[in-house]
Amino acid sequence: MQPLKRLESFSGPEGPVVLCIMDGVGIGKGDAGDMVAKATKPNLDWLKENSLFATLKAHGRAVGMPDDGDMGNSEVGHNAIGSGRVFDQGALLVKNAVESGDVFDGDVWKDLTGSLSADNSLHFIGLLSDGNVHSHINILFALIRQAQKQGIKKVRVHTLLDGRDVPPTSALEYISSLEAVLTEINDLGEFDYCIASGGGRLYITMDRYDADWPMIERGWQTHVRGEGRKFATAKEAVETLRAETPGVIDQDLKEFVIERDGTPVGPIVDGDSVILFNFRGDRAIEISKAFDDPNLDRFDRGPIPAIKFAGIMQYEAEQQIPKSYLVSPPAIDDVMGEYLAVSGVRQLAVSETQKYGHVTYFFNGNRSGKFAENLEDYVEITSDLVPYEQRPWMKGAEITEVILDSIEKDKHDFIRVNYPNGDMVGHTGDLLAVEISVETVDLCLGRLIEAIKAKNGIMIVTADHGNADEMYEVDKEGNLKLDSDGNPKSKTSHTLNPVPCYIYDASGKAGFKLAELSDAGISSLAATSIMCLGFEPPADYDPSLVELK
Ligand SMILES: O=C(O)[C@@H](CO)OP(=O)(O)O
Ligand SMILES: [Mn+2]
Ligand SMILES: [Mn+2]
Repeated sequence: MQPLKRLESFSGPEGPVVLCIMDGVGIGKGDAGDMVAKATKPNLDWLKENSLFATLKAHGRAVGMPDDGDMGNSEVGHNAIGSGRVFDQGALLVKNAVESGDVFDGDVWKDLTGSLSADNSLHFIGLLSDGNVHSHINILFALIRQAQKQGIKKVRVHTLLDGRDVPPTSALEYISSLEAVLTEINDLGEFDYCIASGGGRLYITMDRYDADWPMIERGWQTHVRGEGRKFATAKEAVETLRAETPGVIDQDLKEFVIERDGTPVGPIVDGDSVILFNFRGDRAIEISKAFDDPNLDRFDRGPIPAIKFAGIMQYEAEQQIPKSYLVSPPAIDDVMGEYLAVSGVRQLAVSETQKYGHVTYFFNGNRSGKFAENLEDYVEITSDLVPYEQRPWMKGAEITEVILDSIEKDKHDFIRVNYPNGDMVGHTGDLLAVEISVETVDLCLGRLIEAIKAKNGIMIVTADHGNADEMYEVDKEGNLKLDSDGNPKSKTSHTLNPVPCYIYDASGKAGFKLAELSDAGISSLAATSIMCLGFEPPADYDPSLVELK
């Protein structure tokens, strides 16, 4: 890779360029559920008056999702921001591979299904919804139907309940569609297909960034050992757990194990095969390691069954997690961080645990390491392990102080930061907490603006997708959906809304104006950041939002 060329008329600001990603802070409709509009945010208001302002697409095809009905998410969002281009993402690659049948012609599928004895099971573990962020239920159905076609006698499904990419208490809808498929197959007479275990995605199995390994341990005990609270059906489990904890949402439901005649129906045992059908990496890496890494010492796995394990996708290429996979991930190359590293730009990436991998691993095209040890600092502030509606400020102040220190001491030329608040609190569905989360981010931005002013830097403030901007479910006409008591239904998922982009040049010396782009997406943020640093963007990057006057 060649270093970037300098722009002729602008060689970068005196101070640093700071790219602030306000996770989950989109532009809503200003309605009752728009907590971004509702929040008191003097600093974002000030930026609106004093910056170049653009509105960016952050969902659907603009971030490599199958279609424009798909909301954005952090993986595809940070991939697009960091790589400056749009790659077809896991959701689409897996859909295509399954629909074309390519996935079933591959060696891995053949190996996992071909070697099963009649007593052994094919297990599927994954997020049971059509959210299309980590998984899609239709993919699970296609895998199950193919297993049946191949005459596999026993299938066991380990269902992670969502409520985070889909409505908060929708689990039974997905369970009943799955049960319908399983019953249809069992009715043929020679098959034994059933749900074996499950639990909320925020309680078992789907931890990320090493935040909470006990979640993985609980998932392991539930899926592999069949240890956990026993029920006759998944429906009974969900109904009982909900009745015991009024107000609980699906992502937080405790574990359950399905039993028949007093015995768990589907522990994972020697000779079985296991497929993790989530395509997104962050929350699939730890459980993959539990199956795949003989040296893992994060918890005591007990005797490890001799099984074949594969992910539907490879989640981390360099470390080969997992070793076997069904579909190759998008090949995201030549990302901005690498260009800046070869161009001698000193970089800082900072966030707290929950989003640390977003500004490093996702931002660098799903790679965990640095490009240049001597030029890059990656800082992780440890997240609190609490329900975030109880602490909507999260680690905003601590993150901000890392950046202020860098700016003050002139440590870095390019700083990228993710403020998780709008998103992590948005997923709880607690409106007051969400409002406070947005206000927290605004407060932090206020401190950054002062530092940027003092050093004549440039600040780009944007988001990876919406969340806090739409906290009530709306129908296609934009009317609020109401529950049986006539109250608006809370919404915990991301949104289809665009996101803002404020470009604030403290000294005004860059001499930028907005480029005339129609339909720009967040993939334009890489070229924009590169120009703000005084370089020409790579020719194949999506166009910069600014041009020289
Ligand atoms: O929490 C997550 O895993 C997703 C939602 O499924 O959110 P984000 O894409 O913002 O990380
Ligand atoms: Mn996000
Ligand atoms: Mn999110």
